[in-house]
Amino acid sequence: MACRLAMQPTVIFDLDGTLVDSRPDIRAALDRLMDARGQPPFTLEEVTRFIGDGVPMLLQRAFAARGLPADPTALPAFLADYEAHAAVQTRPFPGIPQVLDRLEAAGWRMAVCTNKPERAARLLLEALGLMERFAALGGGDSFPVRKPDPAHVLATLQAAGGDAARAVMVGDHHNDVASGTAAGLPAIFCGWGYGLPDMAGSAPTASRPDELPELLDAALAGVPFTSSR
Ligand SMILES: O=C(O)COP(=O)(O)O
Ligand SMILES: [Mg+2]
Repeated sequence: MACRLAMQPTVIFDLDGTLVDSRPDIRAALDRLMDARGQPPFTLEEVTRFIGDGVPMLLQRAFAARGLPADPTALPAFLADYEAHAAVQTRPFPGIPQVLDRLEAAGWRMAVCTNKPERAARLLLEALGLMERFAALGGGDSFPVRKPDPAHVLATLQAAGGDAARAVMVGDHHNDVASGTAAGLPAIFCGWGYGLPDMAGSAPTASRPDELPELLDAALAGVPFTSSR
């Protein structure tokens, strides 16, 4: 058994825009923050463009969009509100729970590497009943660096007990493709997420979650994926 475990492949998932559609609750917390400053709400499209580089950058982009100066009280206020409401409307993308079942049954070790702060990510995954599926959670503040730094991916992989020679990064943002590739892992881009299609770069794109098992097997084998669907 020890031999099989040593050979177990690992899939490292991004969270926002990959496993879950978190935009409604991020938008709601952001709008409450803005409302407290007399500012109008954001559209879902605006919020989508703010997400991907962690909460400090989300707030920086939102404040810049409203012409507001930086406010050091905004980060703790946003996080306290968001952590309390992270799973009000946020749900896994359709097909994700089934794909996690399939990957688990196929012997994949699974981890999450997200730029969302670790506490908020853990609360969300626990509220959705998903946390126990993952061997590790590397949040945007878990390590000294975060995506696109490959050390975030590698530290998450190490925390999961995974092997870099048999691991694949899966995400919806160029930060995921860039960090995975720089870590020496194959990367798969998720076309259902928040990223624009050109963020895939040279990574194969999964257009639906149920394409992931086949793409992951191909990535491990070093085989380029050609979709006929
Ligand atoms: O918090 C963010 O900005 C994005 O988080 P993600 O890395 O899970 O997509
Ligand atoms: Mg993402």
